[in-house]
Amino acid sequence: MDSAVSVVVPAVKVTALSKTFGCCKALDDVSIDIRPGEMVALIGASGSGKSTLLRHIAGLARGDGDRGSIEVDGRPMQTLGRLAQGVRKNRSGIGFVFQQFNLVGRLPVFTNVLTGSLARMPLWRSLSGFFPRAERELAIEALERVGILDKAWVRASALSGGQQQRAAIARTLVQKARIILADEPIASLDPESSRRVMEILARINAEDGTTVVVSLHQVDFATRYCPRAIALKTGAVVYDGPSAQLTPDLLRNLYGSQAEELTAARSTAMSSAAFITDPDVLSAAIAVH
Ligand SMILES: Nc1ncnc2c1ncn2[C@@H]1O[C@H](COP(=O)(O)OP(=O)(O)OP(=O)(O)O)[C@@H](O)[C@H]1O
Repeated sequence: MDSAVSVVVPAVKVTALSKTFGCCKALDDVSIDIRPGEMVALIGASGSGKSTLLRHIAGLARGDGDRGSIEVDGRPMQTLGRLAQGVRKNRSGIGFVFQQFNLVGRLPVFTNVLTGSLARMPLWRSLSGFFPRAERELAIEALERVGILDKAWVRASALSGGQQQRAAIARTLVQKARIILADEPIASLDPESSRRVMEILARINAEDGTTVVVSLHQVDFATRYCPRAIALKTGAVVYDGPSAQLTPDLLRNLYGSQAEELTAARSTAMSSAAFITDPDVLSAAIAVH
């Protein structure tokens, strides 16, 4: 036996995490380990706990206090319902992609993408609104990678839903996120835009080794782009393994009568946008121009 076997620190380690809202358990004793560089789909019916789990991993919500912990890159995010010291700093390595993009609609795409660097900057610098040349170059590079460099100076609100989502992903590149948590990033996109967004996430995962955890309603996208799937049902993990081995029985158990519909590409195309109004982010971003 090789005594020099190196121990891989999980990118995400969730141990015995539960979350109760009033009378209902949104998360029920969840334990998962995600290795660095994995691309994992989080699947399950509406209300099964996918968003709640992602928000906990990102340090945006606290679990029940009796047991449970979360570590990201080996650093504690929360233990027994308390956020760890330094959670803000740890959060800077986590890029969060939302279903509704969370861009500042009246600002140019470039500025929105540039705000990704705020997470890495000391507070004084972010308030000064000064973005060094290197950060601007990074933003240009990120826009090029997601294929919307030609939209750099267009107002974010003028982009299609798919383009806005690509801008949101570019922002995580500027953030230099080691982990991307994407919460239903394609739920409001048409099939072609969904495919492009998933391909971009898969490319970032493959080329940069970025760990990607993406919650998805569409099982066919999960199996196509994510080698591993974790399935939640009423807050509990009911499957954790290769997405290629998700069986029709399991999918029926997860989604009931919706199962077949969710494995076929959806045809509904709609896009909408919700915008952040955080005054600090806004003023810093506005000051660039
Ligand atoms: N802030 C909250 N207050 C009360 N209950 C909540 C809150 N957030 C989530 N829940 C409940 O927790 C459960 C899990 O919700 P969650 O949004 O995580 O599910 P989901 O799998 O992401 O659903 P969807 O696919 O519809 O987004 C649901 O029963 C939901 O109603």
